[in-house]
Amino acid sequence: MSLDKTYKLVPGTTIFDAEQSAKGYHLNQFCMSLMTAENRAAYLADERAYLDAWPLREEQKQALHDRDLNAAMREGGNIYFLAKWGATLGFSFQQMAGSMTGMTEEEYRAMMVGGGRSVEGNRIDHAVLDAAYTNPEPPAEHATITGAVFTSHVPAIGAALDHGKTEEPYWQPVFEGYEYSKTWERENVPDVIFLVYNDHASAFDQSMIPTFVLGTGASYSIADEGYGPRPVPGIDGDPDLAAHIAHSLIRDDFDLTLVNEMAIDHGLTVPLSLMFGDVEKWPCKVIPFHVNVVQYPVPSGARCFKLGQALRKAIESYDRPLTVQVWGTGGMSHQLQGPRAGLINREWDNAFLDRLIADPAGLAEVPHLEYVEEAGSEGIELVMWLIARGALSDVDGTGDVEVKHRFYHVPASNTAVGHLILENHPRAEAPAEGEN
Ligand SMILES: O=C(O)c1ccc(O)c(O)c1
Repeated sequence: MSLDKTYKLVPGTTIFDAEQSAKGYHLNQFCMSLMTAENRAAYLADERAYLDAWPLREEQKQALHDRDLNAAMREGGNIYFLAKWGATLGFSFQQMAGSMTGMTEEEYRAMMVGGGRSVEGNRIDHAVLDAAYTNPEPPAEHATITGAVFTSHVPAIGAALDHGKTEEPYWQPVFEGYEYSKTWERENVPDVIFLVYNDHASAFDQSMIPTFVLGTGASYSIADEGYGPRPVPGIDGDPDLAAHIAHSLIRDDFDLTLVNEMAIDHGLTVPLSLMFGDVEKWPCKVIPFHVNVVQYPVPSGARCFKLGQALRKAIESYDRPLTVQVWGTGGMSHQLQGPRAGLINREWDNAFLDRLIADPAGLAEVPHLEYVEEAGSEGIELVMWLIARGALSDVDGTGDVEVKHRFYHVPASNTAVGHLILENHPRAEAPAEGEN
């Protein structure tokens, strides 16, 4: 067992982590469906028929049929979700909790009235815990970050691709800037892309403004941003690597929102199209990572840069020999609103690219106000590039980066297009320090 899942040693206890969440996803979502009187009535009228409409495993259906909450928990159920099911059947929380202990309802109630279960005799076996701490097994093999791609993600670029306009004089210079990139990407297809982007009021509306969202799902649909969904393939995620990253980043104090289902907008699909062209299926898995840069307060460049550093530790402690690219998208200078719309600042953008290559730690100290003043209100998207940059191994001196390609062009719609490819060359066997 990996050192950081020592919670599994607590006796008689199931911790609801990303692993359990993935296992119990449909079971828990079924429970959520019981939050309307109409659905509860339908379930009670014919439990089996109702359950059969959900993609549940037979073990999960059996657990519900048997009213066996321990089995339901083993199958990934979480008590707060299962409580909706229990309430539908008329159980109180006390009845539900007691039913898992092997006691009768009366015995359990009496135990609670008597002061509750004692922690004595219910602690971890410390011999096992100590052994786990003294013999942490470093992974024999681990994932490696092979490079970072930085690019603008203008929706009009997607529209130009989708409508066959790439050879038009307006667009040709933009796409020419990605010719080398497509070849490089074809020759360096990773197993997984960790793609940092911002949702543009497509998956998240004003009902929820999460700062950092990690996509932990198996697949993602393409958002309809008002013109119909882009005609590009859906995205396959990597729930296992994403769960590992979630675990590592949250342990490192980055409070993420984990999202299993969301529609993906141009922020993610346009970079994929630019790098892979028109394909039937994306050639690798993609873990989407959304950063709120729409409603202030938005995270600082410094926070994003630190997140990138923690991300490298997370990826390199994953015990499979995967190759991973980290992409930072958005920007460069643009302002889409108000009398200052159309603002472009070539000097600032190019200085940003220079510093991103040679002085990322210094660049990370640039305050928001400078992004907005110099690069326009939507230029703030550039803070996301610092996540990808922080994940490269020169940052802590354990490797080097190599500039493979740099491109800058004005305009694409209202925006300056910037693009950079950095290859990551970690020195042999020097993964970021991590104990995950
Ligand atoms: O320039 C534009 O048209 C444009 C529109 C929407 C965006 O999110 C963007 O980055 C650019």
